Amino acid sequence: MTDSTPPTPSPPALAARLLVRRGAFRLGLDLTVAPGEVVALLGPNGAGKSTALRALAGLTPIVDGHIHLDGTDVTTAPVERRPIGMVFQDYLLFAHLSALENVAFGPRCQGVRRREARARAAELLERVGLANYAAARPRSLSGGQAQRVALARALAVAPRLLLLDEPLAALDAHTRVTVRSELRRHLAGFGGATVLVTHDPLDAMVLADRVTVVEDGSVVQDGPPADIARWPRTDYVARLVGLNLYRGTASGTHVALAQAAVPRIVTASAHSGEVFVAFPPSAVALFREPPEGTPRNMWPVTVEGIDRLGDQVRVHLRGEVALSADITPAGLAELGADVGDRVWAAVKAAEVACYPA
Ligand SMILES: Nc1ncnc2c1ncn2[C@@H]1O[C@H](COP(=O)(O)OP(=O)(O)OP(=O)(O)O)[C@@H](O)[C@H]1O
Repeated sequence: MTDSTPPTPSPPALAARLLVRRGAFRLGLDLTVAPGEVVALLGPNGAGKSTALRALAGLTPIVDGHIHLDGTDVTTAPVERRPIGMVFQDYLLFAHLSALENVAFGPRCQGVRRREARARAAELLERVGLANYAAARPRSLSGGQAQRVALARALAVAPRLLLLDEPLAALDAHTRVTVRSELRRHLAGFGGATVLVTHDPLDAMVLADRVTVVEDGSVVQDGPPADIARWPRTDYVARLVGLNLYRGTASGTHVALAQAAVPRIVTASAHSGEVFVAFPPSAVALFREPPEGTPRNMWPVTVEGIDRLGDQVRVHLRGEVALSADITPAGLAELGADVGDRVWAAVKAAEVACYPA
């Protein structure tokens, strides 16, 4: 007889409900991370991301909730008894210890014999490409090297949960690119749960399997990076991923906007009910006079600001709708518009994404 019972999904490596108070600030967060999964907590300054990490590590008490790791309740376990590795923003390496001793420190605290702890540390340093720096003191390491020692130190305790607090924030832009892709590779080889905190959307998009957006102590959006980038649900996320975002009520291919006096936005596909509409600044064309021809979304707007953005120019516009347009410097010269001028902004219906709110 064949067993027709569907396979039981593997239990999450991390299942947590965190309720934390810090002064007037309140954090309420549900977090579930599968084995091998990397979740990025993305959010503006003060959103509560670091507070969430500290609560998971046991460094900040939770007033209610639970933390389960591989099915074991560690809610009240002391910091040193949690199977957790942590990389802090500024790494917090022990200045008086060598790179090897820094990495061996955790296993030693867990009672691993000195020789074995050092062997494990040497192996981890080799894995992060620092075999030749075992004897180096932290102050003689570059930012990228220190970051790798910090990662090796976090992995040395064989954690089931890896916590990374802004792991790339201390690095210069050039080093960041290399270290980011190395980190991605190391995280891919880690079998436990990883939670990383960042306010850089690129870190989140590159490093995470799933992005949890936190604003003002709550989750406002959660999903794969591509979905977050394509279908933002808050102004913060829309700005991060560079989309113009509006909320409104759809009826067929027309969406009446909630926050604007503008009659409607026309979309290519039909919808009904509460929706978001979003389009990239590159989809916005600007004209001095209303153009003839194809039916599209068109609004009179005032130029509020002009920024250089790579080889493009981003034009900030305000009017019945607020929006940004990316055009070429030549396009701007042709438009002949400056801050304070009135222009027409046009967006083709086919360029407007529409999705349920
Ligand atoms: N020790 C503290 N006492 C009281 N309030 C605190 C304390 N530490 C942080 N807070 C408050 O908790 C809130 C969340 O801070 P937290 O550092 O977790 O945010 P964050 O999302 O990590 O931001 P950042 O990116 O700036 O680190 C903030 O409003 C902050 O003012």
